[in-house]
Amino acid sequence: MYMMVSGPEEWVNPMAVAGANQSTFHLEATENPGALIKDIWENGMKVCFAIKRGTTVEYVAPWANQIDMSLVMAVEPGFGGQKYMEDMMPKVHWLRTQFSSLDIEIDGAVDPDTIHKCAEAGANMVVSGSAILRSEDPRSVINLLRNVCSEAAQKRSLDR
Ligand SMILES: O=C(CO)[C@@H](O)[C@H](O)COP(=O)(O)O
Repeated sequence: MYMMVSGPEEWVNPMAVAGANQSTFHLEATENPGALIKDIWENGMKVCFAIKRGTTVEYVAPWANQIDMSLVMAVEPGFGGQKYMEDMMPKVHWLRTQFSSLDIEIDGAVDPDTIHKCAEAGANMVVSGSAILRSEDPRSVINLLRNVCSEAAQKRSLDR
């Protein structure tokens, strides 16, 4: 569950009770990331920290070895159909070079035209809304996005 909320602490247990197996919260929204991580773990869920455009990616570093995934927003949180922010890709690349086994997700304007940039930067997971929902062949879009990410991940593992 990706929760774009302030005060994420109050949502951890309700998400677990509702059946979520992973909690994604914005790092900017908590005063105590360490306590939030512990609470999510104690509720039996994986942990993902999301960062917005204005947050430096180094802010994730102290927690990166304690979380399961980091989400780099390629749009401002809020709604679909926004313009892709290519200048967020260096954040993804930095995370991939520093934390090779971390799941790194990109959310925002991911489509057949932007997926290669996302994958080359180091993302192994993506969120896509408009590109799929507006397509006459959603399955082919999903397969393309998945295949591009998988091929990039395989190339990275061969290059190590
Ligand atoms: O809603 C958000 C941003 O907060 C994301 O889920 C994406 O914006 C999905 O929509 P597209 O950008 O792929 O249209």
